[in-house]
Amino acid sequence: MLYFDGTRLADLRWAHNEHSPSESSNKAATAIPSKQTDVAAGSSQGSSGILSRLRDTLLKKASESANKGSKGAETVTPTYPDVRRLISMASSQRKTIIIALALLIVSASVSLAVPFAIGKVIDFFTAAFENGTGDKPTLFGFGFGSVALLLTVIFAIGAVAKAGSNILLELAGVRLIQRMRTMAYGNALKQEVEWADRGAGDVVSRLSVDTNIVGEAITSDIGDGLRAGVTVLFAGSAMFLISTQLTLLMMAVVPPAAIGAVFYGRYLRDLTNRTQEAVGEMTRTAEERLNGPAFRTITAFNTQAEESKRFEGKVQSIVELQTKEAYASGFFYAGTGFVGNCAILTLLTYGGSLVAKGVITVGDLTSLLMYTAYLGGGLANLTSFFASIMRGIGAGARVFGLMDREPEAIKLGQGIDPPSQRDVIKFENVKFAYPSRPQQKILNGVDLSLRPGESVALVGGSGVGKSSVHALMLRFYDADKGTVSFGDVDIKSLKPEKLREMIGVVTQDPTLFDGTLAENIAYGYKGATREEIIQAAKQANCWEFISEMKNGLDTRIGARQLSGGQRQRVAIARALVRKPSILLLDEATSALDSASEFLVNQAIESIIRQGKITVWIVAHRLSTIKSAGKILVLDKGKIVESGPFEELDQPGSRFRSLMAAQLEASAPGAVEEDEPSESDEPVIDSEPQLEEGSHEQANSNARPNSVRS
Ligand SMILES: Nc1ncnc2c1ncn2[C@@H]1O[C@H](COP(=O)(O)OP(=O)(O)OP(=O)(O)O)[C@@H](O)[C@H]1O
Repeated sequence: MLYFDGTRLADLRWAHNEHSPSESSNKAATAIPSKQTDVAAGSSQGSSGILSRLRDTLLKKASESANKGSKGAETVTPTYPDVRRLISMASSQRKTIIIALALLIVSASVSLAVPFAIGKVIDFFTAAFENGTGDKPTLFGFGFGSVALLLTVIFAIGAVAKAGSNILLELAGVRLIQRMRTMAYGNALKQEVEWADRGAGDVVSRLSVDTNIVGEAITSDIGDGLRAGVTVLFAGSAMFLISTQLTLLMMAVVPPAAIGAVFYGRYLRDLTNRTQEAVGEMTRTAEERLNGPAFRTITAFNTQAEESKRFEGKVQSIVELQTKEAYASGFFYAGTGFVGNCAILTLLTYGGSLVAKGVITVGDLTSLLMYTAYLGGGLANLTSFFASIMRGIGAGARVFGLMDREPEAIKLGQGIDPPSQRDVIKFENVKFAYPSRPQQKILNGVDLSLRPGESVALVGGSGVGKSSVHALMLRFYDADKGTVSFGDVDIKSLKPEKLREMIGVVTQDPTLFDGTLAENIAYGYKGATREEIIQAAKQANCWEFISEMKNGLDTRIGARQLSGGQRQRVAIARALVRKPSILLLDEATSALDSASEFLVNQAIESIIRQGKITVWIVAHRLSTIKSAGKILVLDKGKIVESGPFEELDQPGSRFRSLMAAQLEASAPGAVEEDEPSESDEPVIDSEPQLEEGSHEQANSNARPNSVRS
């Protein structure tokens, strides 16, 4: 579709031109107004005043539309340096683009010669008809056969040039898009964790939609713009040359239609933008609901009908907007078409009288009509070109914002290597609040110390900050006050990636990627040998089930094609294969059934017994906690108790109150049958799906961890 100030103009045509001066390039993703430059000939936007006004509005609109759909994400305003950046981006494909543009000028020139040639051919046949004497008329001194042959050769050259320019521009665009995507994705992965927490959804749209828009803007759109410019210049000059009188008459009719087009165009553009937003809403809902865990929640809670209704609501709002758009565009295009046809009629009437007086020939009038169509199409395409370029600048600002973003806090590659692989870990008066919720103090003066090879269990109520302690150790965040040190070196002065290399992490709901079991175990440890992978699998107690599978380690697994216990053990193998100095287990057993828990605990205990790795466990289960040499109790942001199990398991201790139910259940004489079995328990997702806005409620419902022995 052709867009005027962001609005569809496909039907803003007074006459149809077979030799479109501009080609269709509808590649932008859905929900973004795409652009087809199939000629809208003879349209009425021909005024440079309108164009300059449009440019200003569009720069503003480019910023607005660029920031659309970036709910909750960083907003980016396009600036002129972004334009320079666009140009420098395109310069990597300089050669291809220059050749393509040269070919484009050749093909446009050939197309523009068509009306002239047609006019001459008509005059030739008119002369032959009027003559009727058998004298052979000539065209430029040649016989018709020779001229026809020459024209065929010229048209063939035009076709080859057109194919060449289209292919080269398309290729340059594809390469640019690929380059931008790779660079932006690479930089996105280097950002701090907090940034991803805030805006990952927006990043995806920058990588997919915005890169597409930018790639198009600096290749096909530039091509279309150049073609339109050449068309306007050439067709305008040709018209004046053929008949100044008729051309001036034509120019008088254009402005009123152009004004109407501007108003209707704006209305349609607003509708299009609102439709885009509504489509974005619908897509977000579908994406959110159709992912694995959400889909399971919907199925388990039988909410398919409700979900369908919710989706229907989103679809309905799109239908309402599109209905308005259908009416508006219907009347708009019919109106402009009517005005256009009247203008053509005027031109024909006056032009016909000039032909009758012998001022111009029939061929001249035909050429003039065709050039009028070309000129209109060229002007419409120029406005569309400005709109696309402005949209490209807006999208470019968002892509470059992602490509150039420096992590606010923790930067990879900065700092020194850890002086040793095994050393004491210390937290000294550590205070911490999440940057997104600075008023909610999570840690309020944590002091602790872990010797190399020591095993520690961190316990505390739900939401007290246990995982946050691990997050600080991994340098996902930096402490607000106090220091976290490794071997007396503040971890802030270590290279984050080197620190993380020493740490193996297992979370409650580990992420496995689509790939083989071997690839999943070796993830993040380049060059792991088959033996190392098998060794880690054995250590993590998962070798048995892997070896029972038909393809063993080469079995392909999706994100959720293993049981919870199997996933957990594969994750432990993944953490162990890199031979870490520190193993962080974050509630690695809390979602498991007794049999899996037993296997995972066995694996953990054997790692602890070997004493080679510092094992730091965040756990709820007594069985896991007991395996640690030391227990730390976190409460109200501080370590309130610390010591071995026997020392803390005393009447009145915070530890005992936290573990009361589990301690009772495990006490001698506790009735075995009372223990909750897997089948007695209600189904609880390991990763519950919270409705938007329900997080706070979920947090306020936080209570000390429920106990399961
Ligand atoms: N990325 C985050 N941004 C803002 N607040 C967060 C973030 N992650 C956790 N919190 C909040 O920080 C507090 C501590 O969370 P944390 O996950 O460390 O608790 P926890 O002790 O591990 O809880 P649980 O035992 O339930 O897993 C909670 O109130 C939680 O809502």
